[in-house]
Order: sequence, then structure tokens, then C-alpha cells
Amino acid sequence: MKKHIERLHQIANGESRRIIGLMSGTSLDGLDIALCHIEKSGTETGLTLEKFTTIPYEDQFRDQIRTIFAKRQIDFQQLCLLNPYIGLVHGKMIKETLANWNIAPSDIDLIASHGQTVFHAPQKQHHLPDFPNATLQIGDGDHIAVETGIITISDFRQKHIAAGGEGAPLAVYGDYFLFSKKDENRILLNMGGIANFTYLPGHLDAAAVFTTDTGPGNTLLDYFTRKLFNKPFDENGAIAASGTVNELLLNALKFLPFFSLPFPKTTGPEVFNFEYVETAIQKTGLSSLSNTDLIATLTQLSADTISDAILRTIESEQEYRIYASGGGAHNPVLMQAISQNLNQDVGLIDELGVSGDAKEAVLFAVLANETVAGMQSDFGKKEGVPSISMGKISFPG
Ligand SMILES: Nc1ncnc2c1ncn2[C@@H]1O[C@H](COP(=O)(O)OP(=O)(O)OP(=O)(O)O)[C@@H](O)[C@H]1O
Ligand SMILES: CC(=O)N[C@H]1[C@@H]2OC[C@@H](O2)[C@@H](O)[C@@H]1O[C@H](C)C(=O)O
Repeated sequence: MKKHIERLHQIANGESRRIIGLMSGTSLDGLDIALCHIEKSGTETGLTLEKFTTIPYEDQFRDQIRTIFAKRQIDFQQLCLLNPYIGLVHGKMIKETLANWNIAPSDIDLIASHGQTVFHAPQKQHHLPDFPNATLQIGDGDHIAVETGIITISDFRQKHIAAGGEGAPLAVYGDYFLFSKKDENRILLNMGGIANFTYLPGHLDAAAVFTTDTGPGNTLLDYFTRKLFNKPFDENGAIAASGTVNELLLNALKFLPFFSLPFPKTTGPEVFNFEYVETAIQKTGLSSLSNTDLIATLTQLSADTISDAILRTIESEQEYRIYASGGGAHNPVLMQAISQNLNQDVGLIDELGVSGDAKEAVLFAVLANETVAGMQSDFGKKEGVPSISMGKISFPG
């Protein structure tokens, strides 16, 4: 309808935009909602995080998603039902949050919805030569738009794949626009279910920006903490701190094709799951391993594989500073182990003015801002960072 196109045109040409960024990641902990006020675009992007909240998922909702999450065999009807249902639930969460904030939906220009990743299958993982990289996020954008009355941009990852990427990590774009700093080489490390980082060179050349997943962040920790301790996660690393790293198992866990693939690469819980750890335990022939030692070992695995990936990216002697975000930044055992491996303090992204818990949701708002109001930014020919706009536009009526 013409009125929607005209509204979009108006939003695109406005001085600034109010965009709600949404993120519901691989940890399935809840929906992050970041209300952002964004001026301009690209490297001139000016961001103010007006409000942020995380709406925790109810157990039943999380369990529904888990029936299909990162599984090769699923009930196809369940997938079909969850696609609109997640969109609807997210839409309701946004409406309730806006009501709590006393903000009318008509005062919001756009919603940027990541959706729920249910399967991630880069070619390096599925090994089927006739098929491209693939990834699937559900929680349909049309449902969010109709439920909230707000124009919604969603499904960001498909264009990245169409342009030669693996569909992730996408944080790199917003990282570059918001956090590049002249004369400081920066590593922005995000530790969610899966860990990834962006390298931002101090000379600011976009063509030298680099990003990759590194492997597990919290996904294995969460799984085994749930299974063995009946807790959702290892709060403040307390369990890991009470255990001892088992070097035999640690080495067996590192013996995985993913870790020897060249960078950049992406992954997910399709690889880093119960079977992966069980296979490694069996290979070691360990007859007994305490539950706390297992958590300590998995924490060290995340720390070592993150540190190793950073060291392989950074040229020796090059100075750099690390800023961490995501739930893993709240785990002092994980943070300390990375700091020890890299022989330097690991800072928090909060030092740069954005809360580490909000960062990913903010970055999707920035991606939507680029889609609607950006001039094309040129990231050169770097693998994994195609110079494209992303997301599909859903109108509310
Ligand atoms: N206080 C804490 N101590 C230890 N770990 C924590 C703490 N708070 C959060 N976490 C970890 O952070 C996880 C949530 O992280 P986050 O929300 O960044 O992940 P996500 O966005 O779902 O994942 P991804 O970025 O991979 O998509 C929790 O599941 C938990 O493992
Ligand atoms: C397919 C998918 O959802 N990948 C996520 C996941 O969670 C962390 C890591 O793996 C990252 O590559 C990505 O998310 C962030 C937001 C990204 O695209 O930058």
C-alpha cells in the first residue's frame, strides 16, 4: 500500500529514527528489547540507547522451541506453528514493554527483529556440495508488524548468505560503525551461547575489519549445568571455580574439525552439544569425572578457543584492547581464563557506552537503520563482510 511506502520514505529521510532492536539468541534465555534513538548512518551513526530490558522466556515457551532447536529430526508441524507463534509472542512482549515504558507504538519508527535461530548449517558443516550456506531464523516479521502496528524489518541473515557469507556474524557492521576508534586496535568479543568477535583496526580501514565465530561461549556450560545441577546456568562461574580443569578431556574436546577450519567460520549448537562432549569423554577413556570438573573443563574450553582465535587474528607484537559483551562477560572464571591466556585485562563493552547485555539487540537496530537510511558502506572484498543491506520489510497493514 502506498501509504506504507510513503511512511517508510518519511522514516528514511527523517533527521533521526527510533528503532526497537530485538535479539533472542542461542541461549533461549529471553527476548532482549533495546529502544534506540539513531541519527545518520554508517560511520556517522549516532546512537542513544533510550531503554533496554530482557523479557525472560517462560519455561513452557522455551521448551516449545527446544523441541525443534538445532535438531536434524523434528516435528515439521511444530516448526510451522512456531514460526508465526514466536512472531506473535515477540509482538506481544513489545507491546507490553512499550506500555510499561509509557511509549505509544506510533512513536516508534521501526522494529528490527533477529528472530529465533532454529538451525544453522554453513557449507563447511553440512558438506553437501550442491547446497549453499544455510541458516533459519523463525518468528515471522509480518506477525510482529501486524501485532504491534510498527513497520518491522526481519530475517537479516539470508541476504548475507546470498552475497557469499555464512549468515553470521552480523554484529561486525554495527561494531564498525559504533565502536571503531582511531589508533586503537579493538577486539569486540561477544560471549552468548556461541562466542564470536569483531576485529576493528585502529587505522579504521573498513576492508581490514574481520569477524568470526570462535566456538562455544555458554552453550555447553548451560546444557551441562542444567542437566547435572538443575540450574539454568553457572551463575558467576561458581561451579567452575569449585572444579579442576581436566587436561585430558580438554585436549579431546579441542580435537574437532571445526577448530582446524580456517577463519572466518560460523557454528552453533548443532555442533556444540551433548553428543560432542559425550564423544570426547568416551575417547579419553575417563571412567569418572566429577560434575564440577566437567564444568571447569568446559569453561576452559570456551576460554582457550576464544583466546586462540584472537591470537591467530592479531599479528604478533600488535597492541590491541578487548571489550567483552554477552552473558559470558558476567562469568568471572571465563573472563579470568581469557585474560590469563592473552596476558592482558579483558574490558567490558560497557566502557564504550553500551551495556554488554543490550549490545546485540542494539546492533540489529543499527542494521535496520542502514537498510532504511544508510548509504552503502564498502567493506571491500573481505570474506564474511559483504557490502550489502539486510532484512525484509513487513508493513503492519
Ligand atoms: N551472572 C552470570 N554468570 C555466569 N553466566 C551468566 C551470567 N549471566 C548470564 N550468563 C550466561 O549468559 C547466557 C546468556 O547470554 P546471551 O544472552 O548473551 O546469549 P544469547 O544472545 O542467547 O546467545 P548468542 O549470542 O549465541 O545468540 C546465559 O545462558 C548464561 O550462560
Ligand atoms: C546463526 C546465528 O544465529 N548465529 C548467532 C550465534 O550467536 C552468536 C554467534 O552465533 C553469532 O555468529 C550469531 O549472532 C550474532 C548476533 C551475530 O550475528 O553477530
